[in-house]
Amino acid sequence: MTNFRYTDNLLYYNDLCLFDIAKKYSTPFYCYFGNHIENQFNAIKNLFNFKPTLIAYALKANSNRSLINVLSKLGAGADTVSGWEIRKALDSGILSKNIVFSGVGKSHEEITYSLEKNIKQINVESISELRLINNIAKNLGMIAPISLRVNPEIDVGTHKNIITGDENSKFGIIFEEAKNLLVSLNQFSSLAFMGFSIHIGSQINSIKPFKLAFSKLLELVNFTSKLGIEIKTLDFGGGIGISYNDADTINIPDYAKLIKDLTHTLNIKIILEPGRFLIGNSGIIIAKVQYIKTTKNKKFLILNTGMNDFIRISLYEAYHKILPLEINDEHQDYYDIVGPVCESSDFFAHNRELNRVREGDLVAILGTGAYGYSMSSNYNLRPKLAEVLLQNGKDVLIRKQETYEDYSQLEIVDGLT
Ligand SMILES: Cc1ncc(COP(=O)(O)O)c(C=O)c1O
Ligand SMILES: N[C@@H](CCCC[NH3+])C(=O)O
Repeated sequence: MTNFRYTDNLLYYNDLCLFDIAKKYSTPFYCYFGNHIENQFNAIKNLFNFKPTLIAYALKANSNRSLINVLSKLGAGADTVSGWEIRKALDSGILSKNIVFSGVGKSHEEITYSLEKNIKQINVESISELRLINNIAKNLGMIAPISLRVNPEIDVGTHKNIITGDENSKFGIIFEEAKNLLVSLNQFSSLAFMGFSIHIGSQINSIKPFKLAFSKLLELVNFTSKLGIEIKTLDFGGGIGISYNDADTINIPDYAKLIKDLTHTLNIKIILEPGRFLIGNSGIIIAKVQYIKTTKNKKFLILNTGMNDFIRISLYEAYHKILPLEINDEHQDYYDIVGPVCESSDFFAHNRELNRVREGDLVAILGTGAYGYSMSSNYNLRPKLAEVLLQNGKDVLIRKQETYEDYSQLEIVDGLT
């Protein structure tokens, strides 16, 4: 966030003039900062030097292959939630031994695929899933490495739509059930128990819920040790919040220390599954002010990007900074910043104070690197956006904008004749 500044009225990201970059591509487009992704990764890596640690990037945050490549080159693994994500991770240079597979609805095919690819572990989310994995592994003549994803049933304190570790959550196995499973683990002859995983939610801005959840997890670890069952991995999930608005968020050294203190007596490998932390503030959308429309109560900036390109604001009432790429007017004004999609929830900000802009001006929507492109859609038949990567002072197109032909080609028009 702090990397943005104005010089001579033009918006810069470090030394890169975004106005110059924008002139090279047609708007709207996603623009990512590769060096920021690297810095975020290294910030975690350097703090987790006290134990072997796998940083498994949560692919769902953004699965562009060039971005995954940035991380795989640094040794990142992947946290995946579908067979296709496993495939994408492998295609992007992530080693199968560094891939974990989470998710509540893994299919027979996906489990088979993950076993055939020899991934590190499947994070199991229910007893039915555990049975299915055992059966599939038996038929394949394999031993499936599994971790139990447990739900600590705590108050997580993030937006209600992105909580995954409270008592109403569909994710994970509650502790009582996990304990029962551990007692009867030897009935699953084709499973190798690796340990536990936990992921309590996303965009968590306080260390407190992590403290609570991880301490509870340690109780389960002690219970397991007393049964004489060895624990090889503890997967602490993702969820580290980032600052979208310059407010304080989690201090990463504190987060690392929490895990260090809790695990110092254990002989385990740590797994982390950050998504947003690595990539959220590494991306922006550059868009054009298509129209300015004044009504009785409001002044609307109608952008040429909408909720189909970036849905976080409509979905979670999320706050994202919006900055003009060029300041033409020192005066401020208040705008409702909206998109062209036919939904009233298609907005980026209400009553946002901004330097006065004109039709045709360009703006940057910040903090859109995570859960941006990966959650976009073709609603209103709008094509998905192009993506550009800026790294080491260069810019490169890493995905073309979709065309009408791209999304029409799968339709079968003569199906009923
Ligand atoms: C199992 C799992 N791991 C990791 C993540 C990544 O979360 P975040 O982007 O908040 O780090 C998610 C998403 O919430 C998830 O469901
Ligand atoms: N998609 C959400 C986070 C959920 C992550 C997946 N469990 C967001 O944009 O904040």
